[in-house]
Amino acid sequence: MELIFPTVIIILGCLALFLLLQRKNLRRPPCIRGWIPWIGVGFEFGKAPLEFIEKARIKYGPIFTVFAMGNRMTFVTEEEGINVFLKSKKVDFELAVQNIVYHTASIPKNVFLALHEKLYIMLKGKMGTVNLHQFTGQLTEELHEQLENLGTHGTMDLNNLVRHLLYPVTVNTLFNKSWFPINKKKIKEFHQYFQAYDEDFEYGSQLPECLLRNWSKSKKWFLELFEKNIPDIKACKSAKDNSMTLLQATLEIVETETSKENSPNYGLLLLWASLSNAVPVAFWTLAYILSHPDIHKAVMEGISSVFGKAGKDKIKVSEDDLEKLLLIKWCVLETIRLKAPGVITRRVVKPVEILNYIIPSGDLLMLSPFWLHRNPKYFPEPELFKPERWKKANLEKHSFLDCFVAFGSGKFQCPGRWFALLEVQMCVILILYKYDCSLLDPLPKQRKKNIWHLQSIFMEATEQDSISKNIYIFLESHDHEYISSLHLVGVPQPEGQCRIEYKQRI
Ligand code: HEM
Repeated sequence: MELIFPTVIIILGCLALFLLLQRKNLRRPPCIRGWIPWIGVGFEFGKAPLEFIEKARIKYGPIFTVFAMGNRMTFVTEEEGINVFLKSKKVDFELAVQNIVYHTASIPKNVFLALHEKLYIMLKGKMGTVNLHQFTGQLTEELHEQLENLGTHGTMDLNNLVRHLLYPVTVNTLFNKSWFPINKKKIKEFHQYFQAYDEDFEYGSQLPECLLRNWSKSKKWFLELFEKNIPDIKACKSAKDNSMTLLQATLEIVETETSKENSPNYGLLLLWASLSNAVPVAFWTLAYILSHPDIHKAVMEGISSVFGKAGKDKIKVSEDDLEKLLLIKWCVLETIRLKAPGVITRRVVKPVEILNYIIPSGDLLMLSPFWLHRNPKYFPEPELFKPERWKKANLEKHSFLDCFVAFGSGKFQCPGRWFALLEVQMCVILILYKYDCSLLDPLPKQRKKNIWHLQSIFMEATEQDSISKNIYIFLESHDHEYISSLHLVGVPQPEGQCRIEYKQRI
């Protein structure tokens, strides 16, 4: 009898708690959580995140939560949710990305939070539309210099060609002239390490570094490279007007506000931000233009009308010239629409109401530019490459089409967007002015991560710990599901090779 009374109390207490939680959960969006504690649906989601999001939207509606690897990620796919994502003060960019920055560049969270706003304002100013003209001269010169290396004709993988042009062009322009290696072996190393770092950036932002040996090696290689070169980078100011490059201005803020120790880490972060999206966008833009004969023809007519017949001259491309070549700008923007990042993210800092649901603080609010740009409500015939849809955008006033969010939005929208657009336009113009180009392969699909890749990461680590071993066994048992996983972070790379044949125009 003495035992029955406390037992009843406990049962009633649990019931009340259960009902309370149920009530609270009733107002939360549907949650896909799986049955494995902490991991949740991590494996299913990690295998094919973009497909997972789209299937979940079809099954659960415009807002749903995915529980994976200890994180609650609430996806918004329609107006009301998108507006909250873009405008609400109850969601925060810095708190959403501080973990990613910590894992990928080893920048302590307190340092990131202390410096972020100041750095952002500087980057936005230096690469803003008012200052963009300062880059046109150097970008043209650097592109001409790199194009010389291509000779008079050849056949090459287009992605490789674009990387060989834009890695040095971007680094010499934004970091420091002559920082990029000139020795063949060192250039090769730079390419290999950058691609390894970029390729697994997404895993690197989530998994412990000890599981990602190759990725970790690339990260260390760049940190050491920056550490060695930073004194030279700082010392070498512009001879013309003593102005600072983007990296120099970044280092000045980092070293004044914190310590020199953090400089290589910010160098690495800036390097990744400046190359990881703009370079594949240049590849896709050229590939789209060359695989659409009518658009290719119109682009070539435009180039000839502005620069005349091609010759050996090193033409200068001014901002006025770019205004006259609107079709090329539309092609770049249309490419970015189709190859937009898989997700952008914010942290919910105060409970927020969307479509009668309450999203609790602590959730990551997620928006997929990739899927939003494929919604026919906002972009009719979304799968088609239609540069002319950009006619409607007020580009003179620097605004994009409604619902175009490839550069993020709100207070911390990508500060490099105008520079990226400029660089890609100039790259396309100069290649097509100098060479007659044609693709020898069809337009490639975007690269898929596959389960084998994830599996190989864990296979490497199985000797080290038992958790990895279990994950490896799990992945092995799912090896028949050779499922694609379109990139979540950033612009996707092409799958396989896509060769271009080029011949100097005369
Ligand atoms: C087409 C090329 C590019 C795309 C699609 C792109 C896209 C993005 C996106 C989606 C974000 C996150 C914004 C948000 O969540 O609201 C971002 C941030 C950022 N981007 Fe870009 N980006 C591109 C090129 C560049 C370039 C060339 C730079 C040059 C340095 C750059 C520098 C940055 C930086 C520093 C941030 C972080 C801003 C912050 O911490 O507040 N991006 N970019």
